[in-house]
Amino acid sequence: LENSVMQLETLSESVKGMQNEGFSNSEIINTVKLELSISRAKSLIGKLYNDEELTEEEIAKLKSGEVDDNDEELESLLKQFSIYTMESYNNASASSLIHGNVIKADAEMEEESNYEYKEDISNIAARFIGNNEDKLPKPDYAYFPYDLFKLVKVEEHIYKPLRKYVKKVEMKLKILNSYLSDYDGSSDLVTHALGPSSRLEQRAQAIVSNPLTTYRLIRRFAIKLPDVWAMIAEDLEEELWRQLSKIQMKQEPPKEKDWKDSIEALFRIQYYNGYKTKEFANGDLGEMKSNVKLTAEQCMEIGLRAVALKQYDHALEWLILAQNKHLDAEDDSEIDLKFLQQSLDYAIKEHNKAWEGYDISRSLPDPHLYTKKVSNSHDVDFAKKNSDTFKEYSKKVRNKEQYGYHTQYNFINLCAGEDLQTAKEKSRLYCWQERSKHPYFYISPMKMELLNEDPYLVQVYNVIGNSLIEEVRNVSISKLERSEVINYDLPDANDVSQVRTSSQTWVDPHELIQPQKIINVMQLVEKITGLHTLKPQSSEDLQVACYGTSHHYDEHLDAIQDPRRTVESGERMATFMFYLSTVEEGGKTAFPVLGTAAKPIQGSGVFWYNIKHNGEPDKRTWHGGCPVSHGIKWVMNSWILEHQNFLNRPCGLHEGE
Ligand SMILES: O=C(O)CCC(=O)C(=O)O
Ligand SMILES: [Fe+2]
Repeated sequence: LENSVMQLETLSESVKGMQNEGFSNSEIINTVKLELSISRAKSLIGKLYNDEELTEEEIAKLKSGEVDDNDEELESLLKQFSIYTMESYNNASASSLIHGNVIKADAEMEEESNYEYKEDISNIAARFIGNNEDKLPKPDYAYFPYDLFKLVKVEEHIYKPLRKYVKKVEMKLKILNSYLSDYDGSSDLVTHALGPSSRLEQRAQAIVSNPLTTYRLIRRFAIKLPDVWAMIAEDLEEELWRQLSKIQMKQEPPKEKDWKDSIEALFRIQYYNGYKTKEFANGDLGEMKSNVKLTAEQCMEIGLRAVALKQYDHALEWLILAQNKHLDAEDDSEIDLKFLQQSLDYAIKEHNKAWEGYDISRSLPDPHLYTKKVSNSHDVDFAKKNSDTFKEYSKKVRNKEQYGYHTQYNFINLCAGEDLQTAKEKSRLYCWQERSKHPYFYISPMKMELLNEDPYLVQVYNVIGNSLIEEVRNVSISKLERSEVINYDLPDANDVSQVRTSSQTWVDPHELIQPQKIINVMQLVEKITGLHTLKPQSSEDLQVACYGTSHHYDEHLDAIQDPRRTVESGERMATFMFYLSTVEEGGKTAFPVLGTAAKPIQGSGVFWYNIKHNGEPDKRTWHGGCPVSHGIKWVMNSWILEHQNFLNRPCGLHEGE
């Protein structure tokens, strides 16, 4: 027995060796058969039976013929290896397939496994296109960046077998072509010599009379065709399906709607950040050069989507870009040029129609129209967009006492990186190390930056540490829900809306492993602001929000302004908003009336009062979150409430203050 085990181990060693070389199971099995030869494998089993030290029971079995030294037994031995090697089956090198002998299929085994996988094919496919019967959770890809993480992981497993399959198909083609082109080559010569209308008999005569064509004829049968037969017999698709069937899809895959949303996300980012189409499509996200380039085909697809959405500036620019990219030698994507031209003509016509029909008495000019009619791509290159004029407008109209529609221009311009504060306003801003507000700060001063003097707006750095941030984010991820905005008509019903596309949740410190840490941070906030946050009813639960790319929060006031909701604890007197991540591009918190924006820097927080000294909402604190261009933005809001804090903030000297 020991001897047999040793030999089995040797066998298993060589199987492992082949596995490491990247051979597939069927290749390994066939090689084992060929190289060790069936008779040697049989003798292994034979030895097992003939060994003197076999137990009585085994001998009895042997005698009764229950275990027979036949091919079936050998098969099962080999199959054990196939189970053994199944797990780490990967990357069979295509060149190994050239040795036609190795891949000669074992008819019996193929049949058996064919049966298994064919049963599942429709199921497997359905799983990847989201039509299968087991109901998988349906994620909202447009709103939950962490659902996209799962897609990235699944795709990793889809890509590998497909890439391997393609390699093998290419190898298959190579072998088929190698045979076919040799045939074509010699038959061309014969046709050339005999003329195109020669009969088969004549051609045969010609081929056989020439030693070179004879050599080639024989060679094709002896050397080339065996490889061809082996290639045809090997069912590459079966192997592919088997690999794919192992992939677990834990959520429904994206559908057409998600794809459309992902294009709209591009438009939103582009619009808010003022990104030029050409640079954007070559990977530039503001200062961040991501190097991700879109193809002509993709630009065309995006342009067509813009036509459907009547965003004519985007439509024209993306379609023209598709045309230009198509001329680029590097771009080998497939596009229908005629259809592209027709779409462009159509978009120009529709733009001009919309331009003519636009009601200019409306307060906001359509940002997706040009200031003039356009007739070709040259015009588009030089035309000014309505949205370009927002910039000038924004600088002219900024008036601190007003809020309303014009703040939309300011908001967009602030998101796009404009600085709208006047030189006078800026001259009064500074950074400092806060040492005086509490004795604690003598030891550890706070880094502060004044963003606006009146109303007071300040950013505090290093107020919350990385390990706590990580814990808060981890606890929140699984609880995130689409953010809602307050519905003022129905005080108990909030709405999911396009105003706020982030997702959010509420965090109770006791959900954390170290609740004390967050209490310490809130004590720090109390010291900085001089307001209570930890006493009952002195602040709301902490609200955590997460923004994926393109997600934003339109301008709003944090003040609730609804006596039915504020009767008990008062208005949201102040906001302390922590940034739980640094955002590489976009995602600023913009204050359009103040003309400034705070940049999300992990660990910092922004503080302002939402109400005036007299208790009325301070509409100058109108603010919103700009769409994220690159990164994932996390914030945590602490809304500090009025009734527990009114003694901490003195009244003003004037009525409206
Ligand atoms: O995300 C931002 O920058 C602003 C968030 C905000 O204003 C809010 O949650 O009330
Ligand atoms: Fe807010």
